[in-house]
Amino acid sequence: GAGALALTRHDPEPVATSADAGGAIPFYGRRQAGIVTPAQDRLHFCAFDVITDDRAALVEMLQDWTAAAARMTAGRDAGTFGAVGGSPEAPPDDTGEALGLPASGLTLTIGFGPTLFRDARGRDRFGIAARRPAALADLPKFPRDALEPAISGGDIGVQACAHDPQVAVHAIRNLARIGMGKVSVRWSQLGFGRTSSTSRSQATPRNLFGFKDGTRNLKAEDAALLDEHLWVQPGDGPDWMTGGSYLVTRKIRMLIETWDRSPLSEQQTIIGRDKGEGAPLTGAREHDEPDFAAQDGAGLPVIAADSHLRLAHPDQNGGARMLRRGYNFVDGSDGLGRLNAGLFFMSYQRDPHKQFVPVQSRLAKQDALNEYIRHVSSGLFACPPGLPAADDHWGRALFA
Ligand SMILES: C=CC1=C(C)c2cc3[nH]c(cc4nc(cc5[nH]c(cc1n2)c(C)c5CCC(=O)O)C(CCC(=O)O)=C4C)c(C)c3C=C
Ligand SMILES: [Fe+2]
Repeated sequence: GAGALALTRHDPEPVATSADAGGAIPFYGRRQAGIVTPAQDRLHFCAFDVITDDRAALVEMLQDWTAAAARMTAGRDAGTFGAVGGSPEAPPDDTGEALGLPASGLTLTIGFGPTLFRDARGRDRFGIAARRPAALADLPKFPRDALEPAISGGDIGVQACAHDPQVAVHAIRNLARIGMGKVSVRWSQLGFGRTSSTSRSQATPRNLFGFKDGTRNLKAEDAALLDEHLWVQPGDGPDWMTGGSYLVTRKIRMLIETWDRSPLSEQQTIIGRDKGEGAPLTGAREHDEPDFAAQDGAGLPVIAADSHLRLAHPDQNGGARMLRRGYNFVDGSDGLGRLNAGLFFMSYQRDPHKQFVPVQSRLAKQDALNEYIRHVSSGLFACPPGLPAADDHWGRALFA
């Protein structure tokens, strides 16, 4: 709560960093933490289905979640009695596996999926269908999509990021426990190794193909670009989303063994950057601007027409940009001797239909990388602005 009181609408963007990997990131503020917060090392993302039709019960659960989230992000137990301080006759109000662990930079970011507003059977269960933003319209089906319904969609999404996986898992587990009878876990995903930098204070990490990823990401320090591309602006849609952002999740299986058998030069041609430095193939340093007009001796473009870099670049997509915040995943192996591994892609943007959709449409049709990847899950969530004060709660403006 102390952080809440310190942050007002006049505060600058919360480029909150924990002093060390154990530190706490303020839960309350103008924006939800976990979007421009420098990406932590670990992820547990969970999509919930709401299993009650009772609006008041759902709102009450969101209040309970908010209180627990504020406590856990401060490094405290989920409930007031804690894992071991309550009655021995009652289940503890915290599950205990984070006892003794610091806050670990935990952030909890909530988003509401299209099906919360109108379910698959067309029902407006909670009387909020008219409050659904146009930007939350379902994503189109893209060529090559191999989406599995059981691990796609969801009424509510919660992104837990932390520097300690036990802390992120503990947070989701306790929200699921608190929500019992009102929500059920639809699907969840663990991630390790961030694949993006969201702040200039961070070095660019690498994805499982071994390439630097996140070089040309939106960064927390670029306030004007964030207003243009990340944060929902007044007049964009319903007021309850002003100051928020839309999250797209895509679980992308990467065909690691096939990639590992392809020559270095081919890998670099596919991405459009060199593997060591991460420089565009027309440059020498990571942050050099790519020169898409440059040709080699044979008159061919140095950055290939079907390279990921060229196709995803804002110049090819009407200036569209997004804040990528994905994680590597390895879900063991697939029984056929291959790693079940890839990228849990997450992007935040002001309007997914003007940003993610055009970029992914182009990539799905032409990207040379497609031979090595499969999109197996998809999610879309409207993430409201932050809670400015401790008497506010998740969903209050939506359900007002
Ligand atoms: C629809 C959006 C995107 C998907 C899906 C996606 C998948 C994906 N990307 C990589 C690896 C890299 N991507 C890089 C850059 C990059 N990718 C996207 C969008 C999607 N990627 C954008 C918008 C950009 C930035 C383009 C630009 O502004 O220049 C890079 C290069 C480094 C970087 O700039 O971040 C790599 C490497 C994989 C492996 C993947 C699917 C598994
Ligand atoms: Fe990419």
